[in-house]
Amino acid sequence: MTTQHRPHPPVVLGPNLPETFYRASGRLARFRGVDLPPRPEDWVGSATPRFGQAPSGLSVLPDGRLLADAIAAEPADWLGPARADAGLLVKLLDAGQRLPVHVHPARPFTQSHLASPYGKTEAWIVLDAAPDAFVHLGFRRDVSAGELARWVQAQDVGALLAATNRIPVAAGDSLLCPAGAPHAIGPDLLLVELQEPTDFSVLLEWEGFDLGPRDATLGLPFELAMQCVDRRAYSTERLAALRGTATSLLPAEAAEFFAAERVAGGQVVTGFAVLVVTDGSGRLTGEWGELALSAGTTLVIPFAAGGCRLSGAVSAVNCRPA
Ligand SMILES: O=P(O)(O)OC[C@H]1O[C@@H](O)[C@@H](O)[C@@H](O)[C@@H]1O
Repeated sequence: MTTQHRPHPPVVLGPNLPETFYRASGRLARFRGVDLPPRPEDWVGSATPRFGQAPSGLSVLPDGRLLADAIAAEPADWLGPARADAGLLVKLLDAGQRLPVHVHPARPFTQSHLASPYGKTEAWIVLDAAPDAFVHLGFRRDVSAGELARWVQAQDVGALLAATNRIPVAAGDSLLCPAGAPHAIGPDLLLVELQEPTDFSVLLEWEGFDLGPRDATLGLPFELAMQCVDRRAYSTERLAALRGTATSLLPAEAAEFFAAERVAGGQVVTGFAVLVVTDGSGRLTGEWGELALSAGTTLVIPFAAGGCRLSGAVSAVNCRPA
């Protein structure tokens, strides 16, 4: 391959802002450094449509093709020889209000009831947050099926929230949200979010949002949908084990689903990945040529781009499938 022949350079992505039901805080536009419609989610390098609403959610490449179609046309060049699909969905999520308490199903449930090999375990890497920002994650105590059903049917959000762990978060924190765990993000924070490549949500809360009970259960009967909720207590130890550490951005439990690492000038990234530049500016260089990077830039890197070297005073989060 010569530097004139550029078959598979990384692709810089524009914002991909599907409509959704909650407010943005403005942090996404500030991070991107551009004026944006006031939407809270940017689906980055997405080959995953919104549930029941394709093509919404799917990333469009600068040449007008859907990333999903480009991957389908040249899977080995995009994904490498060992992968059949992208295996990952990355979002920038800018919560301007607290999201409703909801749950994403785990693989055994999606395989049995939603015809999908993937569930939706996800991870949150906090880029920016108000001083008092928080998330809710997991129940504080074991909750019975009857109790949960009563809270959801009565939309007793006070009881639901009171039964969950409220966790303060700050920029630099990262946290795994296992499929099954009831959770609510925000308000007033900006995340890089890694997820299994689906859009399956079971809503435990809808009141006050432009949503209703029909949006809550993925088209499944209520009792069945509630079975995807992990009603067991998330202890202090369990929550601590879901946090990133000084040496690893995500905890060990994430490895089955996806990987994320902080990278900086001087490091080389290889393989299919979604790169979110978080700080500074610099360059990305490979056999295909060179690209300028600055905070807020997002890219999808095909496997066939080969080793890509970051240079300059730049930091990024490199997101990869498992
Ligand atoms: O970050 P999570 O927990 O997936 O919450 C945000 C998600 O909310 C869900 O109910 C859906 O609308 C998804 O499309 C959205 O991305």
